[in-house]
Amino acid sequence: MSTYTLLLLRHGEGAWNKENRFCSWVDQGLSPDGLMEARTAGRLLRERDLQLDMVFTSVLSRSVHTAWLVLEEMDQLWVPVVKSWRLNERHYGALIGLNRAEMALQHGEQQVKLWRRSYDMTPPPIEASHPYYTHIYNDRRYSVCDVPKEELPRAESLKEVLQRLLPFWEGSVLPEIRRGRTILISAHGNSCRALLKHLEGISDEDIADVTLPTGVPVLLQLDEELKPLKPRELLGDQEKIQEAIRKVEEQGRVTGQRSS
Ligand SMILES: O=C(O)[C@@H](CO)OP(=O)(O)O
Repeated sequence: MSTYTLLLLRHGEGAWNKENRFCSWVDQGLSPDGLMEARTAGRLLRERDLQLDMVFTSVLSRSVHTAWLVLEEMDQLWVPVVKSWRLNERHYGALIGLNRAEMALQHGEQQVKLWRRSYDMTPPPIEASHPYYTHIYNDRRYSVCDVPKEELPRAESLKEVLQRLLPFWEGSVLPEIRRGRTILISAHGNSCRALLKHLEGISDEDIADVTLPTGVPVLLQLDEELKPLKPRELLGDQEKIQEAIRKVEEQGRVTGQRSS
C-alpha cells in the first residue's frame, strides 16, 4: 500500500505576532525570531532526510519567505513553488490590525475566543474606510487571482477558509500527492487548521482546540484514501512546542501573551 507524506507549516513569527495584532491579509514580513524559526524548520526536515518534490505557499510574503528559508536549509532551493491566495491566512475582516488583548478587554475573552477559534463565526467585514483596506485590495497580487478582486473575501470564518481552500487543494495539490510527490504547504495558522480539519475529520467543536505554533513542521502520513495513517507529528522539541501553543492560545486573554 502506498503512503503519502505531507508537511504543513505555519510561517515563522511575523512582526505582528509579537505585537499581538490580528495580521491576516496584511503583508507583514518575518521577525528576526521568525527568520530563525523558518531556518530551524528547514534543518529539522533535512535531519529527517526528507526530499521535497513541490511546495505550495500563500501569496503573503511571510509564508513565501518561510518556504524559501526552509528550502535553502534543506539545500533544495530548486524545488518548484506554487503560490495561491487560497492558502492565505483567514481574512479577519474589521479585526485586522487590532490588538487581541485590547479586543478581549473591550468585548470579553469569550468573544475573542469565538472570533479566533470557532468554526463558523465570521467576524465583521472589512469596510473601505478600514486603515488596511487599500493596502490589501489595491495590491497587485490580488489582480492576478483566479477570481475577480470584487469576489475576494471581506471577512471569513474558518469554515469559509476551508471552502475557498478546497478547490485549490483538490485541483492543484491532491493530483501531486497522488503522483507520490512529497509536498510542503507553507501557509498560516488558520489555513493549516482548516486543512487539518478536512484531512483528519476533526469535528466543528474540536477544531477550536487545535492550535499551531509558528515555524513548527507538521508531518502527516496519509494512506491511499488520503486518510491519516497515524497521528500528526509536530517536529521539534516537544516541551518548547507545548509552551509555544500555550502562548498562542493566551494571545486572546486580557493580559495578551506574545507568541514567542
Ligand atoms: O493574526 C492572524 O491572522 C492569525 C494568525 O496569526 O491570528 P489568530 O491566531 O488569532 O487566528
